[in-house]
This record gives sequence, C-alpha cells and structure tokens, in this order.
Amino acid sequence: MVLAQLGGSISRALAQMSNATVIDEKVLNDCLNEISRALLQADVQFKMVRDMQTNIKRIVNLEALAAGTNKRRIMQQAVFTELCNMLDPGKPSFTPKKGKPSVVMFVGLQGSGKTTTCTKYAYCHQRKGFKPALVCADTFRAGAFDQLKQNATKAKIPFYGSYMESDPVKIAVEGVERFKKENCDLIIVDTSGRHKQEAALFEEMRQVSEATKPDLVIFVMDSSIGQAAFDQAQAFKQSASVGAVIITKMDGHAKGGGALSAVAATKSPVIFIGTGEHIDEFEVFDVKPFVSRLLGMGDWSGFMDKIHEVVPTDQQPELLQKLSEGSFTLRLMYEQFQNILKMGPIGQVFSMLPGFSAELMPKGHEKESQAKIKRYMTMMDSMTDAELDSTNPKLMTESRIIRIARGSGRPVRDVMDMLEEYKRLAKIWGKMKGLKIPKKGEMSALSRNMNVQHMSKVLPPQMLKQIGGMGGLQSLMKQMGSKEMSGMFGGMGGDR
Ligand SMILES: Nc1nc2c(ncn2[C@@H]2O[C@H](COP(=O)(O)OP(=O)(O)OP(=O)(O)O)[C@@H](O)[C@H]2O)c(=O)[nH]1
Repeated sequence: MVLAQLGGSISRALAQMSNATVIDEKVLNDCLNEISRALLQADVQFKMVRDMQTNIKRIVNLEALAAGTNKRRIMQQAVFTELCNMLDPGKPSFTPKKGKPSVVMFVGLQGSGKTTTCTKYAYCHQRKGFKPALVCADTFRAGAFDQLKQNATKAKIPFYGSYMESDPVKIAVEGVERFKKENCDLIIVDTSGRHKQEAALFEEMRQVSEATKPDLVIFVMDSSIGQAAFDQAQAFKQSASVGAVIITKMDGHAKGGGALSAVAATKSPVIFIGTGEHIDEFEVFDVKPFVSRLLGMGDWSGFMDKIHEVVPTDQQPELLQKLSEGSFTLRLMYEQFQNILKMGPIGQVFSMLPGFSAELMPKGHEKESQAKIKRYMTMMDSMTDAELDSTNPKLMTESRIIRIARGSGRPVRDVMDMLEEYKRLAKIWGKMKGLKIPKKGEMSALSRNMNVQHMSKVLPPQMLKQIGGMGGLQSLMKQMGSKEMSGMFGGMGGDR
C-alpha cells in the first residue's frame, strides 16, 4: 500500500534525526522537510502540510526547550500527535449494537466500490456476531442486484432485491421490513450511484432515506480522487446527512493520504478503509492505531483483534498463555502459520504484528509471502516433536538441519532461513513474557496493565534511548496517560 511508503519515509526521517549527535535547528529542519516531502507525495494538501510543519516547530522550539530535555522524544511525539490531529475529525459515528435492529444506508458515486463495500461491511459485522442482511435498492445500474446477490451468497448473508421493480424506495422499504421481521440486527441498504453528483441522485437518496429512516448513512468514496475528496464528501454530507465515510481502494495509488486527510477535514469520521477487492480486505479505521502502524510502530490492539478473529476459540487461551510465558516454540510458529494461511490476506496481519511493517510484507507480494510460509511449514513437517517443542535454539545442530533439509527436499539454506525467521519472531514475541493478555473486548486492560517496567522491556532499546531512557518513559507515560500509550506505543515491541 502506498501509505506504507509514506510511513516508511517518515520513520526514516525520524530515525535519521535520532542518529544525529546534536539536534540543532538544521537537523530539525531537515527532518521536517523530509516528512513534509513524504506527505506531499502522498497528496496531502499543501496547507495542511505547512500547518503541520509550523505546529511541530512551535512544539519543538529548540531554543525555548530547557537544557537536558529530550528533544528527540518531543519531536517524535509531536509528529505522532500532529498526524493524529490531521486525521481525527474529533467525533465518533453511530455504531450498530448487536441484537438491536439498525438500518445503515450506503451512498456514493458509481464505481466507488459501494456494492463491494456493503458486503464487506456486512461480512465484517457477521464475523463479530451480528445478524446482517443486504437490500439492493440500486435500480439504476443494470447488474447491481446480481452483483450484490452474488457477493451476499458467497458470504452467506441474506439479501433482498428485485429484477422487475424499478422503484428504489419500494424495494428499500420492503427489504427493511422483511429483515426487521426476521430479527436481523444490521440491515444494509445499497442505493444507486451516478457518474457524477447530480440532482437526480441526491433526490433519490433523500427519498430512500426518508422512507427507511436509517440510523446511519455511510458515504463510500474512491481514494483515487485524492484531495477532491473534500468537495465530494462535503456535498454528500450536506445532501444526505452522511454520518460516516468509507474510503475504498486504499491499496492502489499515491492519493490515499490526500483522500484520507481531505475527508477528515470535512469533520466526517472515516470508519473503514477498503484495501483490496477481496471481501476481507477491509480495515477498521481508527486514527491512533492507524498512525502508529503508518509509522511502523505496529498496531497491537488490531493484532489482538486478529488473534481473536483468526485463532480458533479453543486454541486462544493456550496461545495467549504460552506467549505470556515467553515460550515461543517452532510448533507455536507452525500453528500460527496454519491460522494465518486460513485467514486470507496475510499482509494485513503482518502489518499489525510488531516488527513487520506493511513495507516489509508489501501488497502485491502476498503470493510470495504465502509460498514462503508454506515452504517453512513443509520443512517443519520434517522436524521431530522434540525440535518443534524446544525453546532452545542450540538444539538445532548442523546434523539436524541437514536431516530436515533432506527430509523436506529443500536446500540447507532454506532451513537456515526458516530458523532465522523463527528466532526473529521468538525475539519479538518473547518480549510479551509476563504481560497480562486481555480477553476479547478488554483492550483497555492491556493499557492498565502496562506499567513503566513492562513498557521498557517491550520497547526496542533504540526507541527507549530516543524517549530518554526510563526517566523519559516515566514522564511520557504520566504526560499522556497510560491509555494513550497503548495506542501510540502499543506495537513497538519489535526490533526493526
Ligand atoms: N483494489 C480495490 N478495488 C476495489 C475496492 N473496493 C471496490 N473495488 C472494486 O471497484 C470496482 C467497483 O466496485 P462496485 O462495488 O461495483 O462499485 P459501486 O460503487 O457499487 O458501483 P455502482 O453500483 O455502479 O454505484 C469493482 O471492480 C470492485 O472490485 C478496494 O478497496 N480496492
């Protein structure tokens, strides 16, 4: 994803600054220029970039800072805060509740990805235990009903629509009524699009909205329009009382950053982003974890959610227990590979895992990453139980490595590669030792349990140094409150 490149550039600029022996005006300016260039390349509006630069300079006023203050830490925190401010409209949108019927209406221009997104939204809630249903009130585009029907059938989601009826309002009302009777708690109405914003589209949207009284209207927008997103989001917001926005095709092009920041500037909450054509290439958009991931810090809460989503319920306590004991064995890695392969787009999981940024597991290289995992698993199939269950890296002697290579028909180098990967993961995951793992829906417990001691173990030494050692970390946690810390540093456990 292009945004990963943006994150990479910003992280590099910060790292370069951290390497400087003295942070003076020149070092600060170089770093800010680098960050601004990266943001402009991601199509973020010039004025926003300039404002951000001014704000950071004000916060990191080198002359006004007392001697001994940790300038690097302040700089890093300022970049994080400014990026969050840029993307945070400051007000949450309506969220459907399980067991309570909600109607959510989707609007947007033709081709924005509306129909695909309706199904992704339904599927994502279905996995969380909702009982969703889809209504196709798009009578304008021939084939819209077939597309929705096909998507819904694949995801096993009930749907309603008609080939004969040409009145979208009638279909919408019938569909909503039927699914309310069937006790569906999330009724999603897909409406017609048009090639451009036009009166007929807005009038139809108004009528469907009046007749179905949606709890939430979601505007779906293609990210490729970049900064023009501001005008489009604003127009839809005024005409259809849009309560939330979903930006699609964030996997594609350099304009994603522009679209995202432009929509945020209209003060409309972006709730999800579409990151591919596949049904689960869909991510919750939450500003702090997003920025955290963008800066290569990982997204711990997202990763925990994925664990709950991906790892079979009966395996979860065991996995979490083992992780908290710090015993990450090859068998555990094997089981996680199995789970990851089951879940589809692995880039999404890896980008949430501390130590693996989306840049390292780039989109478009998923097939290769998947093939690599399968290769690792074939080699592990040739291992003995003792080897799989050991946490002692010294056990893997040369003769064992040669035996595994022969048994799996792979070169010795591949086995070494796999063991290196294991060591890397074991090192990262080993840092979770002793951390209390929250249960599903208990993310805040993680932050409550993260004391300074734990944080200092979890952070890579380089990062801890940048923050100003234990003292710096202590005051930073006090300053931000431990809750905020989990968003900002929640995933920085990896060595990078
Ligand atoms: N790469 C990528 N493609 C997407 C994404 N979301 C949707 N698409 C693709 O965009 C194209 C248009 O999507 P549709 O869902 O048909 O668009 P629509 O807005 O419903 O179109 P109308 O019903 O005519 O208004 C399809 O080929 C989708 O597969 C995304 O997040 N990433």
